[in-house]
Amino acid sequence: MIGRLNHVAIAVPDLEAATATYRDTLGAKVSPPQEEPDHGVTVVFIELPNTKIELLEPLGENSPIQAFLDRSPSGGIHHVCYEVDDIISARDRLKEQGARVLGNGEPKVGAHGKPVLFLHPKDFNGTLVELEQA
Ligand SMILES: CC[C@H](C(=O)O)C(=O)SCCNC(=O)CCNC(=O)[C@H](O)C(C)(C)COP(=O)(O)OP(=O)(O)OC[C@H]1O[C@@H](n2cnc3c(N)ncnc32)[C@H](O)[C@@H]1OP(=O)(O)O
Ligand SMILES: [Co+2]
Repeated sequence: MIGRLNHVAIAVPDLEAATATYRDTLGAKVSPPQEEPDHGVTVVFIELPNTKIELLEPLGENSPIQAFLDRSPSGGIHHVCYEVDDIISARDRLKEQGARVLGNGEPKVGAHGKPVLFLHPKDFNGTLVELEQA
């Protein structure tokens, strides 16, 4: 079912500062910030030869990553995103197997304009998993 690793996401308290670290200290090319109000985050992407790094900071009052940052104020690895060929059949299969699909179970459009879903970290070895339609 899962295919390519689309990105590894790092939640940060200050997106501008984290962008400067990746750009100036690690010499990375960082995309301009993208506000995603439907997801409660602002994101940037760092294109690597073999995958992407997503840096994300809370946007608005009810960001789903605020509690994570309250627990880890300097930030940390937040989720991994795998690509799937068919996100609906992947979702249905996962639900049949008892995995918890977060939200209302319907995909939302993610930062790449593709449908995405999230799976509860407790069902996947303490790791929040995002699925993105390839
Ligand atoms: C623009 C879209 C973009 C893209 O790539 O396209 C994105 O990636 S958007 C990313 C932001 N959106 C989301 O993360 C949506 C899914 N996440 C959620 O719904 C919540 O973050 C949730 C439910 C996973 C956790 O929320 P919260 O921390 O408020 O819940 P709890 O305090 O009840 O935590 C439950 C339990 O899980 C542990 N936890 C929480 N977050 C993570 C995490 N990122 N990785 C691993 N574990 C996590 C938390 O510590 C609790 O564990 P416990 O042992 O019970 O204390
Ligand atoms: Co993501």
